[in-house]
This record gives sequence, C-alpha cells and structure tokens, in this order.
Amino acid sequence: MRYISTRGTAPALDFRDVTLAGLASDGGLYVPEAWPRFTHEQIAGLAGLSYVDTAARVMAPFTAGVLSEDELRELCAAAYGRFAHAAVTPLVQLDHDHWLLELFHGPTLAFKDVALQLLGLLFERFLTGSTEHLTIVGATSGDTGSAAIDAVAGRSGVDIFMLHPEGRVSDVQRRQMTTVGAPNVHNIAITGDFDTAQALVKAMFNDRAFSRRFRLSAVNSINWARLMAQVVYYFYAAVRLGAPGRPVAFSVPTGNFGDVFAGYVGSRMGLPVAKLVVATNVNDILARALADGDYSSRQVVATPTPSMDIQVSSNFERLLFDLGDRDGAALAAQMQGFEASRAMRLSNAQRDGSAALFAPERVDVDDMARAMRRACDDAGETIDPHTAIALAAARRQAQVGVPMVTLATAHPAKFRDAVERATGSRPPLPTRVGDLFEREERYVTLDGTFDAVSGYIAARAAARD
Ligand SMILES: Cc1ncc(COP(=O)(O)O)c(C=O)c1O
Ligand SMILES: N[C@@H](CCOP(=O)(O)O)C(=O)O
Repeated sequence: MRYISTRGTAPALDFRDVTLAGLASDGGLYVPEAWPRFTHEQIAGLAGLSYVDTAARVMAPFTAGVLSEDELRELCAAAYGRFAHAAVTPLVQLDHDHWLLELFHGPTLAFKDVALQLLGLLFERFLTGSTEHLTIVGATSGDTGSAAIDAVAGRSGVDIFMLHPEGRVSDVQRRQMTTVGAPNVHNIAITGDFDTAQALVKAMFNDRAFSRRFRLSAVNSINWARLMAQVVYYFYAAVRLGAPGRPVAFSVPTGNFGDVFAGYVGSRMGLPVAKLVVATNVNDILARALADGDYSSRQVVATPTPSMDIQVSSNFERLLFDLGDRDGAALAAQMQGFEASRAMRLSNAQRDGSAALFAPERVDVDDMARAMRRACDDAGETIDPHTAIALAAARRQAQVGVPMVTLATAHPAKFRDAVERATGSRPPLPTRVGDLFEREERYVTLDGTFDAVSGYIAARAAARD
C-alpha cells in the first residue's frame, strides 16, 4: 500500500514512512492511494472474532508490504492488552434502536487510546535498530495529549512536545498530561485556543528546515495511522449488530473530523453504513459546511465539551480530496484560499458526495444536558458531555429498525464538573488513573506564537543532542 498527499505534490510513501512522517511536505495530509474493498463474505467472516483479530484483519490491507497480518495481531494484542474491558470497545444497548460504543476503556479514558496505544508501538518498532530520533509535536484540546503522552512516555528515540490551550482543558485532562514525569515528555500551555495550537503545529511541519532538522513527527490525526486504527471499531460494532446483512448508523461527536472520517473509510471499504451523524457543539463549522456548503471559520467558543471546541477541522481536507475526484492541485488551491480568508465554499461534487452519507447536527448546551439526564433516567448510564452531544444528535436522526450507534468517546470522570452540573452527581475517578490529584504538575506557559513555541522546542531538542 502506498500513501499520497491530498495536495498532490509530496512523494508517495509506504506505511512505515507515512507513520513517521506527519504532515506531507506539500502541506497536505496522506491518504491511501486507493481504498481497499472487503467483500460481503469477508465482512461476514469478521463475526465472532475478538477485537484484536478484527483489528489485524481490518488494518492488514493498509500495512501491506510493511507489516503482515500476524505482525499486526501481535502489536494489537500488546496495545489492547492495556484496556480495562475484555471486549476493548464494548457495545451497551440503551433502548430498542440505540447503542453506545464505549471507546474509553484505555489507560487515559478516551477514544484516543485506541489508536495511540498502537501508534506508540509502531514508533518503537519502526525506530528499533535506527539512529533516528523523532521530535513529536502535537496539539491537544485535552484527550489526544494524555493518550499520546501515555503511549510514548519513557520510550527511547522519541521526545514529545504537546501544546494545549491554557485554561481550556478540564483539570483531569490537564493533570493526565502534566503529571507524567518521564524526561522525554514536554508540556506547553499556550495562550489562545486549540485552533491556534493546531496551526502552530502545522506551521512547524511546513517550515521544512525546522521539520527536517528535528525530524518532526505527529500524533494528531494528521498521522494516517491514527485514523486507520479508528476504522476498526466501526467494523467491530457493525458486525455485532448485523452487518453485512443489515446497515448500521453511527453518531459521532466531532471536532477535528478524524473519528467520523474513520467511519467514512469503513464505508469506502464496503461496510454498510446507513448514515454518519456529524454531531457538533456550537462551534459548528462542520455542521454548516455539510448543511449548506459554507466552510467558514468563526471565533472558537468555550463550551462544556472542550475537546470539540475547534473551528478548523484538520481531516475535513481528506474528505474534500476524496469527494473532489482526488484532484490534488484543485484541492491545494481550495485550501490555500481557505488559509488566506478563513472561508471557502464546497464544490457541487463535494456537497453532493457528502450529503449521501453525512447528516450534520448542531447541539447546544441545553440539549446536551437533557441527553445526559435522559441516559441516566432511562438507561442508568452516566455519559460524558461529548458523548451526550452525539446522543442528542442520534435521537434526532434515528430511523426505526436501523441500529444507531453513538460513539462514547470519553469516560464521564474526565469531565466531572460538567456531568455534575447536568445530572447532579459527580462521577468518581476510576482507580486506573490513580493519585492524579496528588502528583506534581510540570509544564511551561508560552505565548501562542511560532517564534515562542518553535524557539522553546529547538532549545530543548538542542540540549538533548
Ligand atoms: C472526547 C472527545 N470526543 C470527540 C472528539 C472529536 O473527535 P474528532 O476530533 O476526531 O472529530 C474529541 C477530540 O478529538 C474528544 O476528545
Ligand atoms: N479533541 C482533540 C483535538 C485533536 O484532535 P486529533 O484527533 O487531531 O488529535 C484532543 O483531544 O486533543
């Protein structure tokens, strides 16, 4: 399998190099040269497989030429052995047509662990025997940061610099990052919002001299391997609910468009996906883009769902590329226009293509809180605010007889204040996260500017060398 850039001019890479690369050298994102297709029989053959076996089977076409299905299985067994539930991503039925897909049983209590536990092992495997040293730079609105840090803390050959927007992540999220004492972990709180942090990360990749000098690498969903690992749970859940014989719908709390894009990949691979509900909070650029073609970014508003407080959704570019006939030159021009003016219109092909599968829903704080209370009252389930956004959207979009799966992306204990405000009860911290509030925090605060952040990283990286 080879990977090509959405902007058309970066060199094509194999799976090893795309995993280590991050952003493509032309500023684009890597996608597979062609989508692998599973037949009806191959999907039916996933029934009854464990999560690890499903993962190896679903991901094998993407790693072809670099890792075999057996090698993938071994890595997945190690990655998912750290999850607290035997099913790794269990389904919980809420009522006749609604299910929750619990993605938060990993070490840092959010769906990011599913991909990042594997990514940490992939880095280790690909760097073994090499003298390369990676400098991972990442941006987080809370969950990617802790999952990535857990996955690479203490590993040799890697340093991680993680940017989070100061004061805009929950206290649990921040402490999960800043109390990790490993010397290769560097936390940076920046002034500004998540979009500022993500733009800084992309600017560092786009500075080719900087990127080459420090061998930058990515843990955000810029990195194809992140999305690949997230495709697995769409297959795992859909097959348990009757696929390939029965289509299944998914509702996905969406910010950077990575998780829901993984669902799109599943559908391109032949999974019968009835609908992908793109559930946003009031930072609704995606809902607007999918509803009427208006992709224009506004000021980020802080909400009780901080991990979705995003206005520039990185992975939307992958969808626009795929729906726009994979024309890299046209997409590069479209994205450069957006970068200059913070606004663009989707083409007719992009609008029609997305309308066939995606159903956008914007959910405000009141509807979110109602969904949390209803899950408690009707099904005895405490859900986190991000999951509640998607569940509220799912209830608007459900069709009788089509199973609707809401992705439960975080453990409610990560957002205890918001859960308590909505439901009146405060979820306890699972023992897995231990003495989070007794450990010492370690981070620096910097201006959210290129010079401040790249200067800090350069100084730390030079001190290491
Ligand atoms: C808990 C939670 N839910 C939903 C999202 C949104 O996912 P995505 O950015 O892949 O759209 C995030 C952040 O990525 C998150 O941390
Ligand atoms: N919500 C995310 C934002 C970063 O998204 P990613 O999927 O591109 O890593 C977070 O929790 O940090």
